Amino acid sequence: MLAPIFLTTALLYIGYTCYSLHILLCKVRPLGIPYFVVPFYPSPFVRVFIFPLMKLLIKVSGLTHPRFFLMASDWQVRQRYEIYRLIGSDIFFTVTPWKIILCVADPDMAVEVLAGKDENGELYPKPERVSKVMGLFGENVLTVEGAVWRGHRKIAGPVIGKSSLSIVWEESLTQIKQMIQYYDKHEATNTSYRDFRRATLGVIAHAGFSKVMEWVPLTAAIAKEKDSEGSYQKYLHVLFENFKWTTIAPSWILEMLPFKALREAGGAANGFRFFMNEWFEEKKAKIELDNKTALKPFREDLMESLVRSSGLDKGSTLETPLLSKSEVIGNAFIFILAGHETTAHTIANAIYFLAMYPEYQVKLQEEIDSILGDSDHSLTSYETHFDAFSSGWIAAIMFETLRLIPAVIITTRHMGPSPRTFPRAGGQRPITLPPGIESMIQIIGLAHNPKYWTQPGKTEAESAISEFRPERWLPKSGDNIMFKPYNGSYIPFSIGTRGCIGKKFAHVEFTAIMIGLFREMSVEFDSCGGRKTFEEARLECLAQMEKFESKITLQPSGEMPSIKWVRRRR
Ligand code: HEM
Repeated sequence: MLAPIFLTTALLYIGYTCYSLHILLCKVRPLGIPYFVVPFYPSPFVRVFIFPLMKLLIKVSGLTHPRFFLMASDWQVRQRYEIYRLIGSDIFFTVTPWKIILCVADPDMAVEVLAGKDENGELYPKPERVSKVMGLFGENVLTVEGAVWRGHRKIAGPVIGKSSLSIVWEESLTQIKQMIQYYDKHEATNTSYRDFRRATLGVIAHAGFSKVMEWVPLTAAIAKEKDSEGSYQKYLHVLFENFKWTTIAPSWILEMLPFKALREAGGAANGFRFFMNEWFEEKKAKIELDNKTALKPFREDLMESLVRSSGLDKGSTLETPLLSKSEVIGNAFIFILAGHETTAHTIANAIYFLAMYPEYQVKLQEEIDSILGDSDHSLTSYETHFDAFSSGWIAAIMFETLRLIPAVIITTRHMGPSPRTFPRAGGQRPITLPPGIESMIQIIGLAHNPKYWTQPGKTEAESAISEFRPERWLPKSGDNIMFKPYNGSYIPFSIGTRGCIGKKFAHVEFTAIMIGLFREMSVEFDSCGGRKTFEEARLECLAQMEKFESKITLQPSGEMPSIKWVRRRR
């Protein structure tokens, strides 16, 4: 009895899917743009269950046609610009039975999609699936749109963009000092990604939430908290390591399932929510005390700004609350997440590049020494020193690291209910896109597009687009203006008013951390007691970088070669 019902339902579903695909293909074909039919839409479920399976299948069967690798996650990392070169176009469609997705490595089009306006005069919104995943603890600046988004941005912008930068600098140096004390006693490490996550977590915790966290290795931090009711560090770690599970079901369901990883992810999400509630109440009590005593805070941090905007504190003069409590917690989460993983992984990537290319490490150390002279780097400040480092080797190393391995490899926008016309670079005819499609801007593909990265007077090969060459960013002799790539071809922080709110925060943090590390130390590959040559370690490192995966941000999927921190001889 059940079998015929099942069969009929399956046939109806397949029929509907084929019909839907046919309709979408009819929209795409007349546009004359290359397209690939892909059977899956990258929903959270497909990303978690289907893509890894496809990846394995493609690897085992050795399939090489683009149609196949477009079915696996993170094809952008492996392909960079190659697929565009293959099809001879900087844009192409992937047509799924549910949606048409336009992959864009054309800078003019990228700019228009990210910074242009739709028929209502608003920025193009992010697709719903992005909001669902990132709104785990409540709506926030990353998930909302239109006037609501402008409101969130107005609240967080000033505290993240300007008033926290001195603390970012100081706390970065403090974290690195503590980290060096640890590295001094340890031979080799392959925990850099975790170690820098701990350091940048300390920075955002202090700058955004006025919480001071001493740097200790993550394992020690977690072990220390084992017997108490748990620390937010432990919850954060488990949550971020298992984040994908939280995208497929609410945490209370995950906690009931018979799989350890899922239960842990659910538990960590609940534990983190508990801490955020506690931080909310703590800050509310502080504001209420300040309201009573009419004390002006020495510095309003992000959490204070968010809680004040909720108007939930007694004595608040807000007529209409700007945020709900859930939005306060949603924003606290997104700033902790976006505010530490991205920068930590960029720093760790840069460290590996510097281990692979020691000649740039020397340049960077010479720059630090020449700017600081004999003065103690721990006495520097954002106000006195950031500008001096913002157009030299440290900046060039950050830009080049983000070009080769952007923390965020794509960003997607929904194109709305009416057809829209978009420009294309290189004098190509503009294209009118049908309603309802998604544009997936290929941050990593754009940063490898040879039309914009081949240097004047050099061939594409000489420009070494896939290689780490930070000097391409340095100012020409005589000025201190860094190289400005073609607009839209380099967008690791996205662009326009919806670009990264923490761009300056990250730049300041990266700079202070590099100064703290390389003023005193040098990094090198661990030779494993003479068993591994430099060349072997370098090739291992490059091979691992080819296999990076987007978990929340782009990061290693396997083990990176060990590195050693050694005291500089000066
Ligand atoms: C190297 C470091 C960083 C990189 C590469 C980076 C990259 C990005 C990118 C590409 C976006 C746009 C996402 C999209 O449109 O889909 C973004 C947005 C955002 N970033 Fe960053 N980010 C970094 C550091 C930070 C830091 C330090 C913070 C906070 C302190 C931060 C907070 C945010 C927030 C809240 C948004 C959402 C903004 C909005 O939608 O209005 N990011 N970031």
